[in-house]
Amino acid sequence: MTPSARVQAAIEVLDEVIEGARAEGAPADRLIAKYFKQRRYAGSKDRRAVRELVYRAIRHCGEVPKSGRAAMLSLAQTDPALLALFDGEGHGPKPVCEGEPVAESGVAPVWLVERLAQSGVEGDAAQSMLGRAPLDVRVNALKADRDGIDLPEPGEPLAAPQALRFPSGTAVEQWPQYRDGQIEVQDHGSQLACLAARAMPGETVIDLCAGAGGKTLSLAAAMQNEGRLLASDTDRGRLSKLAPRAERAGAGIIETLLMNPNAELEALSDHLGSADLVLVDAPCSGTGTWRRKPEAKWRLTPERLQKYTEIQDRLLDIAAKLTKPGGRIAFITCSLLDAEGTDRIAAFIADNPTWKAEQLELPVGEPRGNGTRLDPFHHGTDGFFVAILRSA
Ligand SMILES: C[S@@+](CC[C@H](N)C(=O)[O-])C[C@H]1O[C@@H](n2cnc3c(N)ncnc32)[C@H](O)[C@@H]1O
Repeated sequence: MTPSARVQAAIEVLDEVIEGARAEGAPADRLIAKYFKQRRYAGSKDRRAVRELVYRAIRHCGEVPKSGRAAMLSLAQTDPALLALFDGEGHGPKPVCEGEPVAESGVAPVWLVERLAQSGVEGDAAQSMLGRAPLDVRVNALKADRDGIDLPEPGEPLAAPQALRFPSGTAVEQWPQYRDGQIEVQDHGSQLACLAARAMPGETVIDLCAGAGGKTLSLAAAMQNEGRLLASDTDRGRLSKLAPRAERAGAGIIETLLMNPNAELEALSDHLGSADLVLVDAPCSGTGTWRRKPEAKWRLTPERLQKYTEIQDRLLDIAAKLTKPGGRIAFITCSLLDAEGTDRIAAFIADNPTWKAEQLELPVGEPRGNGTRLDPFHHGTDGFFVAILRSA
């Protein structure tokens, strides 16, 4: 592909990303993969270049652009070499017409920038939500130890006890230590959130929103494979990925439970009042993960945000019913919005005055209301809110 044909391809992918954001369709990485599946003539350099252009444009534009071309033109205003490729040659984009729409640059749609600012995230801190994430790994303490493990490349040790950082794109999945389950890919923030939960050997732990088990595996390691660890979720596809991962990691204490949405307590009826710890890694807007999925900023609307907060409240109520007296809930969202963090904890405590939020002792993070927050700018992690609640 010529450089200008790559620009046109990126414009076409962006059209689909914009449509996907409006209609809650597929995320950008899947749309890029689909685009190239239908264009086998594109080589790996073409794919890389188009992907890079797509993500640069998404990061660059604030409001949802009217079209892929408007998004790319906005990026081209900052890059004369890119603008020069709008030359109408071959398969390249048509030349720029006077007065044609150009998307606004910015971190995110205005309403969301305001909600972030109200949550104490603005300026460089907001901008760094759209930076590039490194690749963090957790050494699986069930099979290895950070000090003793011999990896093909040395990683940078981080504050979480088993965390190592590698440059973004390091192909750790090809390493024998990955295939043997000695290491797992897990963002440092996610590792710290699990650390805050302080799961212990012999405990009964429920990971209520386990998904594909990123945090479940971390909990199993903290529990040294002793105790009970129930991993539940309402998404069959995600939960089905957990068993092979657990097998690889040697995490034998994990049981999985698929629940019907809105009938979670029926599925969990045998576990009421049983848990020392319930981890609620709640579904959320994902504002803390924009480094990996920047198009998520275009998918969120005030109405969708409201829906997330409602389900977070409901999951906290369910978690309270599962916890034994004196037990605890670890509430986690990968969001920097107070609406999905400290506000949820405040609302829960207002309705459940026998529960108290505990101070977290984490090596990294900043207090935010009733919990602790991690963010890309100050802590180099994905954005997370974590709170620990204990019942009387
Ligand atoms: C943030 S993700 C969990 C990520 C996972 N804990 C990990 O570390 O990889 C939130 C999960 O909540 C699940 N979920 C959505 N609604 C739910 C519900 N009503 N009950 C339990 N899980 C739910 C989603 O399917 C999704 O897997």
